Amino acid sequence: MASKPAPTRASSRSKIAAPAKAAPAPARTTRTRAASKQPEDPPAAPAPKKPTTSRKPLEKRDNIDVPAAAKPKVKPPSARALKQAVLQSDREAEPIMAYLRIRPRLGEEPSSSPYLIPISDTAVKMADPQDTQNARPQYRASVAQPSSIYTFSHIFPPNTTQQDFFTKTTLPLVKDVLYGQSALLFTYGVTNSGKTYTVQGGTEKGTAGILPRTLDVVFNSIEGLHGDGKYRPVRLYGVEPSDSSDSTPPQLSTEPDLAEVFQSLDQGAEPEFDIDPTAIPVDRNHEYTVWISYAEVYNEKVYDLLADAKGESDIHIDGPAPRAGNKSLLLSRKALTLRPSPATDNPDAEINGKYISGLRQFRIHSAAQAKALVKLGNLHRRVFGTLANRESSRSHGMVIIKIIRGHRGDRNDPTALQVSRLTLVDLAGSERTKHTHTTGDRLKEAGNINKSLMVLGQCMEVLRSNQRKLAMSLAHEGAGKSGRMDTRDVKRTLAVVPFRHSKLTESLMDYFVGDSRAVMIVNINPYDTGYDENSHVMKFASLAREITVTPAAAPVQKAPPIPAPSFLPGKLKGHKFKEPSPATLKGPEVAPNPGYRRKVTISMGGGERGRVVSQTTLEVLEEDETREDQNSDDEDDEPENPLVDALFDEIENLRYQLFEAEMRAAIIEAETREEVMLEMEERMRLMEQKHSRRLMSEMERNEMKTDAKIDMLHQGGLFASPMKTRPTYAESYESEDEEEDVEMSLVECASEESDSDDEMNISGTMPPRSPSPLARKEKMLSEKQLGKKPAAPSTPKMIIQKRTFIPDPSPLPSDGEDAELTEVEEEGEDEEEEEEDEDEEDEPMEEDDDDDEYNEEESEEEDDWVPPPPPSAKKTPRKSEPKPPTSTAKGSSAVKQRKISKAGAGAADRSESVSASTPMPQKKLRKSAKSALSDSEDEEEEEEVKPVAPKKKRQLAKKAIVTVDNVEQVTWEAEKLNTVGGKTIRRLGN
Ligand SMILES: Nc1ncnc2c1ncn2[C@@H]1O[C@H](COP(=O)(O)OP(=O)(O)OP(=O)(O)O)[C@@H](O)[C@H]1O
Repeated sequence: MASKPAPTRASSRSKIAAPAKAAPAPARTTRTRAASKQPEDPPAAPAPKKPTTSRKPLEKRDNIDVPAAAKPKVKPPSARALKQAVLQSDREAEPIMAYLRIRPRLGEEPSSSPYLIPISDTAVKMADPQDTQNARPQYRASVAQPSSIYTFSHIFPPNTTQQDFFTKTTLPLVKDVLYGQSALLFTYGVTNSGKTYTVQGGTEKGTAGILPRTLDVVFNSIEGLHGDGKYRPVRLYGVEPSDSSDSTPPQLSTEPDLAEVFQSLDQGAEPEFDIDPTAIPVDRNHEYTVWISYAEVYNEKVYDLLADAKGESDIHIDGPAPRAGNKSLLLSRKALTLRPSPATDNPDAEINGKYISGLRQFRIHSAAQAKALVKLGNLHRRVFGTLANRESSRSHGMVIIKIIRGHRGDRNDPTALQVSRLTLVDLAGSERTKHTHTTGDRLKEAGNINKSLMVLGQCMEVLRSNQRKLAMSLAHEGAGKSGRMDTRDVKRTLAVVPFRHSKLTESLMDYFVGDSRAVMIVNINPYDTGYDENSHVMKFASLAREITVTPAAAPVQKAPPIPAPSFLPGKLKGHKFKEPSPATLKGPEVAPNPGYRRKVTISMGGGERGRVVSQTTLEVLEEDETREDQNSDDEDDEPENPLVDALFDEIENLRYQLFEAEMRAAIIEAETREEVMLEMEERMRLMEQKHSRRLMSEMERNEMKTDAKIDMLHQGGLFASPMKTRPTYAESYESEDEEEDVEMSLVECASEESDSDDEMNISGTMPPRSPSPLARKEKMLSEKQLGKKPAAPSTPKMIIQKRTFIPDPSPLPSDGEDAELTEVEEEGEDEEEEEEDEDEEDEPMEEDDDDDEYNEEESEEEDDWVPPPPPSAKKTPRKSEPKPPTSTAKGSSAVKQRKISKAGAGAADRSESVSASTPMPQKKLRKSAKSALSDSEDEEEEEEVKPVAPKKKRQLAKKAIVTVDNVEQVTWEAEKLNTVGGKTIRRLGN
């Protein structure tokens, strides 16, 4: 071993997990022999020749770009080809297994449809619920793909039992560990997705998680094969003689208050019934000792959860005094250091992983004992605050189970000890800080959780890219500059995997670069609204599946000789590797570490026990690892060239900054998308409101316009009805002389009325309608004009009505309608102006209307204009007793009735206004009629553009006309009754 060059940091960083096994290496013989003892294991592949680790100056490295002309023209292989090449490059390499576990819906959760649909045992489709529920998918806030298919090694649906899940995912790893091979299992997912449930399990029968089941299976399998425990595992692969402290369980605090806290948090004994009966057949030529340790990575520090809790009551350093009724305790713990595993422990490894220095480990004899320790670790995790908030685990919990396997036949064989590890990691929730709305300490926690998970992702990405590069170089070996491509040169160009950027990755690094198997469990809660977060988790899993690891048996150690008891100085050191002590360290004096203080409030009592609820505030003091430890870390790393080391650090730093910037950019992008979406939604809402307002005003305007036109048409006498056959009121007043005649006729009318009353009395029937005096006068005039003799006095007189002109009402203000409104107003003004003009120059205006069917009559009449009788009037000459107007409307429907009530009121008003208002001159009326006609022509023009609305308008107009006719009839009837009533009154008066 002394002849082997010591590894350097830089050289070890550039190594990767899947080296090419080019030539058999005699250095691996011990390991090969150990592996060959396992019948189930595949024959161990020849170990690679250890490459020399001499470092070249940076500028001479082959990561400088070769000119394009010198580069071999190779078509870039596809991702699938690359993956296969990676797998083929090393027969032992296998991808990380990724299993998906879908959490069932719990009772209290909303029953929204899940956005994750399994489409086979290995593939799942994820569809963004926003796309299915939201009518406007273009405004998605999500930055994730709307729909994607992800593949896994296996997918476990929500109804999967814990037993099934354990058997398919973890049992193979337990078998590996019993056969001397290390393995890693970690759960990844957002908060509340079931990670802790998967690892630790529930409280119901049959819900034990993979950790208690693992312990059960291990002890079931080694039943009767327990070793004597003379050695304990150290670091990653080393062994050293054990001592009595290894079997002494950690002490709970002797501080009474603290003991009370622990007691209150202790949930009682684990259910005894939930024991997995599975046993794996193991090589019975070996004996086994099992060790357990439990660590947590919290706020980028590693803590031992099985260390003795040191507590003091009512101690306040710089803090406020305790409040009455509340206890305050100070608990302290110290962060542990990660150190590189010495090359002497695993001489065949190209890269040495790191171990947690000072992490306590306990030898366990039964599964129950192990579970009790795990439970204590969980308790510490809660007391120290990372689980005090039951909503979420804020730390990464790591349970490390180590098994030392020694040959039974030759117990003193110095090459017969093998240490294998199984690490089960329950990662903290992977949600982003932005969504958890955390502040202060929680924000820091979340930041550190994100950081460690982000670095884990980075490590995987770099590993994948390195493995691809290497696979390509192997695929094209011999195609280099000089006709050869040296894989060793390619290895030098590989990127540094940033394991050191996070304590989590640093402590797990050995599993990715060493000879272990790795399993990733992706927990997902499809009922959660965090589609983006879960989508991120799925991408992470896809990435993990593209990384290969090289499972192989752990190195077999030479067991150190057991010293005589008299030489035991309390705690033995390994015979080859010495833990650095502060005394051996050089360097300046280090200032004492003040540590980090925070408060954890724990509620005690209450619930089923019925005790009074009290709160205890714990002040947790977390001391950093000492500088000496960090220095010793550097010492272990044996830096050779400080400049190169600094440059590597700089590269790592820059890489980290780049990732941070990318993370920030992603968050900003998501926020911006969200803002834009909200703004767009607001705008759409406003537009919607505006348009509906406009639509309403348009409808109202149209309605009023139609009414007004109908009025104008009536005024122009253009509709067929008894009323419209009558001459207009205005015509009767063309001269003062005529007015006198009218007065005369009124007198006559009075006498005739009395006659007609008599007639009615005689016949007993209703007399015919009696026209008003004005109508009679008008009739006389018209007959005079026609050269006829005035009609007999008994001829009924006409009722002359005049409606006031109702202009178009001003429409409601609406955006974009200004132009139209202006046009309407201008039209109104124009009409008035035209009317004025027309008073002065009537003829030219009238002559212009060529297509008006009344043009000829207009030109003739001028002064003697007689309104043309409507078609019905033409067919049936006016009788002396005109029939009451009959409703000729097609179908008197409910709509009509409604119109009557509405339009009737208007008509009545208009009738009343007849007497009050100034009569409209005949020309004006004609003009109004013409303008109404021209409007209808306009409408016909519009009809070409909008074929539906004008048609409807016409229908409405027809209905309205009919309605008005009805109203007129009612008015006529009322008037007649009034006349009869007046006569009766007069007669009575006489
Ligand atoms: N497969 C399952 N079957 C039934 N209940 C489950 C299942 N998975 C999870 N649960 C329940 O869902 C809840 C949340 O699970 P759990 O605490 O394991 O989530 P988590 O991912 O570990 O959250 P955190 O990251 O915050 O620790 C628990 O009440 C747990 O009992």
